[in-house]
Amino acid sequence: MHFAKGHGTQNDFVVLHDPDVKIELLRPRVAALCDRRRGLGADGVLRVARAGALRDAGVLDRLPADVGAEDWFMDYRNGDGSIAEMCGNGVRVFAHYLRVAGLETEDRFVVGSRAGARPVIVHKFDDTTADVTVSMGDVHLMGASSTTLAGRRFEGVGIDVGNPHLACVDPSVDSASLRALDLSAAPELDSDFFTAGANVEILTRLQFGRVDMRVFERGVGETRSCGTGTVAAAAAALSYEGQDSGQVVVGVPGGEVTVSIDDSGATLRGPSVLVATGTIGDDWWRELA
Ligand SMILES: N[C@@H](CCC[C@H](N)C(=O)O)C(=O)O
Repeated sequence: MHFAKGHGTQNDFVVLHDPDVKIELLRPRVAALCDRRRGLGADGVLRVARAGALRDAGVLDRLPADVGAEDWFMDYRNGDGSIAEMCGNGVRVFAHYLRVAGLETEDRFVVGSRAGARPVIVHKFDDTTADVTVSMGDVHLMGASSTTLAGRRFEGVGIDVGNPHLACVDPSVDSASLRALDLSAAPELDSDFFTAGANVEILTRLQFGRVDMRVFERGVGETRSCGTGTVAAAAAALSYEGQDSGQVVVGVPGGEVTVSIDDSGATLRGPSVLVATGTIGDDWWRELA
């Protein structure tokens, strides 16, 4: 089985091109593949197929209303094998992979996700790097909630960007104290508010159009970046300042991205890096079932 490995601001993925949807992405297999000692190591897996093929194979019950059968579809799995609706960094890597593999010849096309269509613009790319903008759709602020993380309570706002987030702007946190937080243990969340769990972002207050953010991802743990999380962080940072639109550079441990939010929704612009290609052993994969 052929794979590619890539990352978007060091949020890393194994990419599996599976046009006929023959690969059984069983939870233990995905978890082993993403394990950094037992497997290749990654925060998640991106299966590349057409939306209609995934529906016909029963991976999707139905297509989101704005996704056509011929659209590409990012079948995203978290590192623990769970399915998530969307992955903002993953879409950039997915689009880059399609262009490098010659599967897509246009610079503007649609990537479907369980959260709906995510149109992309590939501004430039080569075999290794790309610069990609993703239309991230609507950003829904769901109201106040809080978490206990790193032994502290953080107040935040629930944000739905296709997947759930709790984005916590803490004016007492600066870049240095953010770096010092211990994010090794999972955050405690209000399970009545977040019935399906959530990704948690801790961020500095907006200053000169920039915030710094760290994230604990649902189904993964701390990652060096989370694209949907950067959109949630930008929305929370703007809202904290009484604004509902603007452009925010979001710094994460793995680099930085630019988020723009206005009445028509959010866009996320950032890099993609394709690191390697190779073959996964058939016997190893089969025995993980
Ligand atoms: N890293 C992703 C988000 C992946 C899904 C998330 N862990 C969830 O369960 O919602 C991103 O770049 O957006």
